Amino acid sequence: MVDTGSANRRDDRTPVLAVAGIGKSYAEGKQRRTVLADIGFEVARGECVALVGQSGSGKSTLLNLLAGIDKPDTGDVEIMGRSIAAMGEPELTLLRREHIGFIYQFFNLIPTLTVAENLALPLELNRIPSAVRRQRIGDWLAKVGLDGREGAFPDELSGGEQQRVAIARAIIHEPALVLADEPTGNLDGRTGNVVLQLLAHLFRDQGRTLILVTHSRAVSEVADRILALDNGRLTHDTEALSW
Ligand SMILES: Nc1ncnc2c1ncn2[C@@H]1O[C@H](COP(=O)(O)OP(=O)(O)OP(=O)(O)O)[C@@H](O)[C@H]1O
Repeated sequence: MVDTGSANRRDDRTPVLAVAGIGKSYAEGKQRRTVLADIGFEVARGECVALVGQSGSGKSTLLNLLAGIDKPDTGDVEIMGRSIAAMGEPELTLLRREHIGFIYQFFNLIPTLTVAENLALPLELNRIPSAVRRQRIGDWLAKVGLDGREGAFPDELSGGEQQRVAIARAIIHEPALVLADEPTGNLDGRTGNVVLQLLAHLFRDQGRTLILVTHSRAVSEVADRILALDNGRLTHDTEALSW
């Protein structure tokens, strides 16, 4: 029996995310190549953190470890005070479903489902009653400026509109943590900016916790805090104002 109630019993000071001593390497020929070394940081409730670094510095690898999609060779990740190192796949799946939302560069909406059906998915998976579901979907469509588009299919929407649906889908079940991988990377500058402002506004408004991987200076500027990776090591952990 999985203890899903333990996260609710933690107090508000428990970091949403705590990372300690993470290392990851991959086999390369007969040797191993270190991709992440001794990464440690904590993220408090309501923080918006940008994870920046050159191509190949380890950002996506780290994001996958934070989501429990991949396991580190050393160290541990705690989400809401619960260590994921010891979790089996069923427990991890449940933790991800309840407590983590994802926003991807290429939106990843389900093409055969309407906007409303895409938004219903995380609610159904988390067994939110259908009356609450309808209300939430309506509220979130309004929040992302897509009132009246609930019956549209993803390919009937622009890229910016698809990403707005994807943002709503990542937050609609009220997860503790949202992980975003290059959320504006596939949008033109102007559209990217609109999506970015919306993202920043929604997270501030809701006091939710966001970690976003980005190459973009504009994206990192909406963050409260910047974590910089260089060649698999954390080189800066600074408040955004001093970045
Ligand atoms: N499954 C894997 N097997 C072997 N090497 C890998 C694997 N996944 C990632 N790497 C290597 O780890 C390093 C870091 O990759 P990662 O994708 O995390 O970088 P990144 O900072 O996200 O880069 P980008 O900004 O280009 O997406 C790269 O050198 C990559 O080749």
